[in-house]
Amino acid sequence: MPAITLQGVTKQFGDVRALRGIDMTVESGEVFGFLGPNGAGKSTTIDILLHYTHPSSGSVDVLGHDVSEEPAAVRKRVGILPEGFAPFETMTGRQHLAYAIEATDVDDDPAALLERVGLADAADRAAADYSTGMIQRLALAMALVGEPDVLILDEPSTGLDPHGVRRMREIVRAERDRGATVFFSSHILAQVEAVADRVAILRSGELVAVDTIDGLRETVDAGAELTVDLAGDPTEISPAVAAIEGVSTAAERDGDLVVGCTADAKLRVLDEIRAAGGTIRDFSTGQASLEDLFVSYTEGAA
Ligand SMILES: Nc1ncnc2c1ncn2[C@@H]1O[C@H](COP(=O)(O)OP(=O)(O)OP(=O)(O)O)[C@@H](O)[C@H]1O
Repeated sequence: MPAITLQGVTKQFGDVRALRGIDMTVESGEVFGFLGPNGAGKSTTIDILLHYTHPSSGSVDVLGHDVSEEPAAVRKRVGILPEGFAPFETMTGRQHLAYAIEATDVDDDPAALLERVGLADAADRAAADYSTGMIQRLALAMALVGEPDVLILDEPSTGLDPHGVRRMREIVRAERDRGATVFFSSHILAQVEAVADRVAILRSGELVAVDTIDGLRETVDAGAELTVDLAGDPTEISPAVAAIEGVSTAAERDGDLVVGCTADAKLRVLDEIRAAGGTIRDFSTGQASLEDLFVSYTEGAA
């Protein structure tokens, strides 16, 4: 049984068509990354999944329950890390967990959950005084209460330091390994690339891709990333390289010229650099990153 199914979901806010007909299935037990530029409709989709807002049309099913008909049954089995979680003024981290545990009617140990997200030392401090990253860790601990079947994480890496980002990744993997489905939105593409089994890319309220990252690479044929160390200024040569057939991006990065291109365009790029008078000191090739793929799917989005 799929964990999440959206069929023909639209959402209209006045004149704004935030979602224009989303059909999407998230399988049980997968880690699913939900991507899109600002304003693409990610938060609107998540709000609809959680029954915080109604779709204008279409249907949403989570764990076999129609979200609009059985919202309570869905909430019971879903752990949520909302965007912009704000702690209660007067409660400590431990008290937040105790509250979430009671509300979910389970007997989890607050200390163990706080330890899991790296907040053990701050358990008895007022959560309103936590830093942004600590608040995000607390929100994650609350989402994990009761071993939910589905975790919905809206921008989970916001404010996290590199240790927090790594811990988040480990927790997502551990949750998947215990059998949970993880659906998360993110702008941190390296994070998505590291953990997601599949990704969906939303653009202006429409899904433009749903696939594994390797599948996306094949579809856009943006299989290669070429990094060229030039004797001169890379920006002098990048416009000529960008015009080569099969090249999707050509830009300076850390003094090198970095070119996103199809596998068969690599030699043409090197030839063109030499023909344009460039001196190649060294070069290396790698796979297109999720960032390259994201840009090629969403370029020109309003
Ligand atoms: N309550 C609302 N009233 C009017 N328009 C809204 C409302 N909520 C969202 N929108 C519009 O719907 C569109 C999608 O917004 P949404 O917040 O879902 O995007 P997002 O993909 O989550 O963006 P971001 O990455 O910036 O968080 C935007 O054009 C936004 O202005």
